[in-house]
Amino acid sequence: MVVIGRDGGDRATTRLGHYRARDGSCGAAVDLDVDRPHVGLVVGKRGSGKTYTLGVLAEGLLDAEGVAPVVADPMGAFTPLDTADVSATVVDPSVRADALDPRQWCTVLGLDPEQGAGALVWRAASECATLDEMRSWVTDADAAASTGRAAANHLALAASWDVFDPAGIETGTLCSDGLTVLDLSGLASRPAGAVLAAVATALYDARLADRTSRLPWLLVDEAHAFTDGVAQRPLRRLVTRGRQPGVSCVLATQRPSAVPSTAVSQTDLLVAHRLTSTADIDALQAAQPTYLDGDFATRLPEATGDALVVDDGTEFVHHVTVRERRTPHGGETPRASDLGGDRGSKARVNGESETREWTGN
Ligand SMILES: Nc1ncnc2c1ncn2[C@@H]1O[C@H](COP(=O)(O)OP(=O)(O)OP(=O)(O)O)[C@@H](O)[C@H]1O
Repeated sequence: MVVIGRDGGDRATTRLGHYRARDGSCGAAVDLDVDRPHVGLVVGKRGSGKTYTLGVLAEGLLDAEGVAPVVADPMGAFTPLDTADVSATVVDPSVRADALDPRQWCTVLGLDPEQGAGALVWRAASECATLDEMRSWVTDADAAASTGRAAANHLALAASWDVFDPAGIETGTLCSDGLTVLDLSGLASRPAGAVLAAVATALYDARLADRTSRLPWLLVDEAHAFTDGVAQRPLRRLVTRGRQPGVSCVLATQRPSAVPSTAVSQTDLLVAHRLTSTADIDALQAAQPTYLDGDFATRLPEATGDALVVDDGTEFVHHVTVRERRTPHGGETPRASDLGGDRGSKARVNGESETREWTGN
């Protein structure tokens, strides 16, 4: 058995899959190190198996000791875990208003902190712990009426997102031994970014302040959705400095060219599924060390679930078929044919193709 992510030792690992031989047959088992913190990047075009691979990793972390796995799930692909026979909790995400710092409040509301409404929101966020308090503070502030109105309108918008709550998700919940799934699927990009920013910060701070002995793993699906909003800085801090206090971060994206090159270059585990866009292949190649040579594009896999895994720790490249999941995968793209039996559907009868017309009866 080969362990990706470390050079020797017999500490905690999880099964990633098997080597893929040139003829497509299954080779030796391949495990991933889950003992030490890592920065991972899972890339691939649509339907190539990224979310599935993230699910395989989440299953492995559920079995590992001493870790606290959290998944940011913008597509609801992990919500079926709620009813699976595993220790996973799907949470409707809510965070405390003071989990965002004043700068993040201005970013998430699209305000310039140096001027007018932005400066007022900055001060409100510095003074208050809850969104209600911020709104009252702005109402009572000694500011020009138009500035006060603009700030109040922006905070009313934030309140309408319904993600800020004084009883927001606790660090203790995030750092439990079970899998915490943040179901971001009903949220627009700004509130989803606010939740992810708060969670990424909470995990980092919890380790820095010794508030948890577990090592958190933050898995972010559809990570390109978060690379230019309020979550950008907290995620960048995790990928650049998270390993030191013991926080792992794994980003999955179909658009590696949209992920900042610092994130790609900090990756110590790159899992590359099928990719066809030249921009995406170039982005990976530009940020990866020399052992990712000019053949990179030709070495990428073709089949769903197959991956080229680049291990920066050992400087090895592995051709892997990711194992099948034990828990349900919710990332399947719906097909019109799933609506079998509905109007206009075609059925094959005695070898003939018959169109059932919708008659309204
Ligand atoms: N390792 C695997 N073993 C078996 N089936 C797999 C594997 N990986 C992916 N699949 C199948 O391929 C489908 C697509 O995978 P997945 O949802 O992970 O794609 P994706 O790359 O995340 O797509 P998108 O970008 O649209 O989110 C899955 O629903 C599953 O049926």
